[in-house]
Amino acid sequence: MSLLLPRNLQQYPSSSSFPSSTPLLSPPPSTAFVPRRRCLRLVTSCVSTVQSSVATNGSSPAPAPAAVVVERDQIRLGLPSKGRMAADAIDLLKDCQLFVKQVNPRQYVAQIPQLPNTEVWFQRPKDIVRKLLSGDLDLGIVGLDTLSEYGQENEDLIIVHEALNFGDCHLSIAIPNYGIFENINSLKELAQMPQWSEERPLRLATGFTYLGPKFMKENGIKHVVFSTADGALEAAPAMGIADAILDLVSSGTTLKENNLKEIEGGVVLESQAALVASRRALTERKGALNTVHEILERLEAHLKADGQFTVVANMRGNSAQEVAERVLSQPSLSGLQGPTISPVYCTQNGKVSVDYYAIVICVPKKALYDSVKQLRAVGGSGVLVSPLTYIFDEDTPRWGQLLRNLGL
Ligand SMILES: Nc1ncnc2c1ncn2[C@@H]1O[C@H](COP(=O)(O)OP(=O)(O)OP(=O)(O)O)[C@@H](O)[C@H]1O
Ligand SMILES: O=P(O)(O)OC[C@H]1O[C@H](OP(=O)(O)OP(=O)(O)O)[C@H](O)[C@@H]1O
Ligand SMILES: [Mg+2]
Repeated sequence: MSLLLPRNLQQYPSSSSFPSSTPLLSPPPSTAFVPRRRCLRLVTSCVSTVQSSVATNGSSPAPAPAAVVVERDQIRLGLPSKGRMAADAIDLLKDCQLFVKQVNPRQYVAQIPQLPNTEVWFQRPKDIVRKLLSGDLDLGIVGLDTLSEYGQENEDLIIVHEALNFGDCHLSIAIPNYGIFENINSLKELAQMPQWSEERPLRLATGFTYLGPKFMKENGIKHVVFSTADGALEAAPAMGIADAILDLVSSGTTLKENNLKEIEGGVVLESQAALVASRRALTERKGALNTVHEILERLEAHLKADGQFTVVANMRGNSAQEVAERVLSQPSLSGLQGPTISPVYCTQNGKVSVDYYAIVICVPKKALYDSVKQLRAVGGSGVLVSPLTYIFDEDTPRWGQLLRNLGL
């Protein structure tokens, strides 16, 4: 086990709050009254203090430098233990022929038989980031939002693959679509509302207590105070607890159902699942680099193939060259490197001849119907479409990037 406990496992957020019964846009509560039971925790007192609050008051204090690499035989991969990322992470690995063998859903360790030197540990997403920093995990799959919030740009964290194609969402500011906010549609307009002052700052509820204050500070927004809660933040404005929220959005349904709207310039980050590694583990732990190479190769090959179909068609022609010219005259038929064209041998009156050629191309899923129309336009017939499982390129671009990033 790691010898050093990261600072973010040792600290807890400060707790003081405005009363939860504060009506929307009423004068600020007296600081003399602090209720004993609170549903929101106050994160900062106002934006003039944002900088210090980021370092001292948030529930995501600055992470400690990575702990020493403690010797162990197994490479550890952290996967989300529950929530919306858990099943998708396992499914993605399965699609890459990496089968996570978890005997029981309450068992937090599992094996991947294809990677005998690797153990899977199921953890909450934020704990995956914390444990990468503490050296208790070597690799992990988490959302970029969680990585940014809990990793806080720590140089030990390396994004190996930034787009695993699930867990898409964005972190965004939302305000009520009624009352004094009815005609407010941008961050600039929100910041310039006359209602906010040092005495009565904009009250923003968020679980992102590192990214929230940082974003507001970077956008020069003064007079804002942060509070935090563990879920259902969208209720805070209607309950009079906050004026606005900063939370994850994917379909937008939760905002709509709670009469909230996003604003121009209010997106803090775009997120999806990513494969993350500890720099220290990759450079110092035996076998870690090989494991990440294999996982990355499989992921890249699968994800590249995932967006494509294989299309096979027959085409009458005098030669492969002539058929190729016809195919390449169409904008969507060039495939990955160019069409593969092979003769189709038929027998006629006991003689073997070539009247047709088979064309094989990869086509982006979105362009399928256009491609079929273009194939038909140049004489293609009998078009067969099948899904692709892998595209293994000569090299894996992200592998080169990773080696450069590690200085190898
Ligand atoms: N609509 C969405 N809302 C929230 N998270 C989403 C959404 N879409 C994708 N995600 C991803 O899923 C992750 C959240 O997963 P989940 O809600 O299970 O965990 P959590 O809320 O961070 O953890 P916990 O509930 O244990 O505190 C986010 O960090 C994000 O990367
Ligand atoms: O745009 P939508 O598709 O409506 O999704 C957004 C909602 O999903 C998340 O909550 P989650 O379901 O994780 O519950 P939580 O509030 O308990 O975290 C997030 O915090 C939003 O509330
Ligand atoms: Mg959640």
